Amino acid sequence: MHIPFTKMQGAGNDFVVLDETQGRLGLSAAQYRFLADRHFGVGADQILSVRAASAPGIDFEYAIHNADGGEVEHCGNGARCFMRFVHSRGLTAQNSVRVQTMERVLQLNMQDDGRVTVDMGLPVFELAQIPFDPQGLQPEATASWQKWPLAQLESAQGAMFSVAVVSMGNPHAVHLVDDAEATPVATLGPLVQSQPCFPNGVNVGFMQVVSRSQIQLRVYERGAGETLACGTGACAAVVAGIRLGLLDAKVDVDTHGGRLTIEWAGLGQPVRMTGPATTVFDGSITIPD
Ligand SMILES: N[C@H](CCC[C@H](N)C(=O)O)C(=O)O
Repeated sequence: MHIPFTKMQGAGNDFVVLDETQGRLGLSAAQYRFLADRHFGVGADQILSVRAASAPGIDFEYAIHNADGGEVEHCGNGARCFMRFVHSRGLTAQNSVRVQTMERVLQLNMQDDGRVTVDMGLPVFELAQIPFDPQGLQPEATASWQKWPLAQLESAQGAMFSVAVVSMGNPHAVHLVDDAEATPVATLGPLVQSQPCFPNGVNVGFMQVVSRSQIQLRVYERGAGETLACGTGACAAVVAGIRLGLLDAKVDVDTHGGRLTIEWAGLGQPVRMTGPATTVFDGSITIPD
């Protein structure tokens, strides 16, 4: 199969974008992995599919596959690139569109300065919806569930460390660190992901609070490893920081790939994310059957 694609990036989180508005390509998990492969394919953290709406009040469907080929519920940096794609391809004349992912509806808005703002929907704290299963914790850690979910996890060396758990449609665990750059993300990320309390896996954020309106963030993503930026991870980190009393309602999130701005007015309110979305190149590729 020979197909066209567009390579895009949002704060360095990079994507292969496929236009499936005229019909689905029917790709397998192995074919998504091929497209994401940085040696044998195009190379990307995720593959984004732009599809025609199948319900009234929705402009497009938005499908996301991680580099490991698995389909997931949300991708924030990808949502900004989605808006840039449909606008630059003439698939919409609007500066604002509503898209349906497998888990929620997002509102994407093109800004005059070229950035894109996304209404990312509500953060979810109900454990079963994250999902997070406290049965997978050490007994003494479960007691901590009396307050908002800071889970005590055990490191390989037996040390206990805590993560705040929250879903933005996809699962996140946020760990507070003193120095994001010095944090061994490549070892701690997989350690958290291996915990039995995350039955659907988890994206692991490492947040250094710089001030009440600025954080440094690194994310070891489910299905992709450490990425230069993670949009839903930035939202999860800011929501956790606000609920822990460490951050104000508007926060600049500095990542290795660039700056995202996250706003959250509190429980019952949606999270808003603003950031860049860039088209890198158009291409075509033959995908093995
Ligand atoms: N790895 C994530 C999907 C991509 C999220 C990230 N790239 C973003 O910008 O939100 C997951 O498995 O839930």
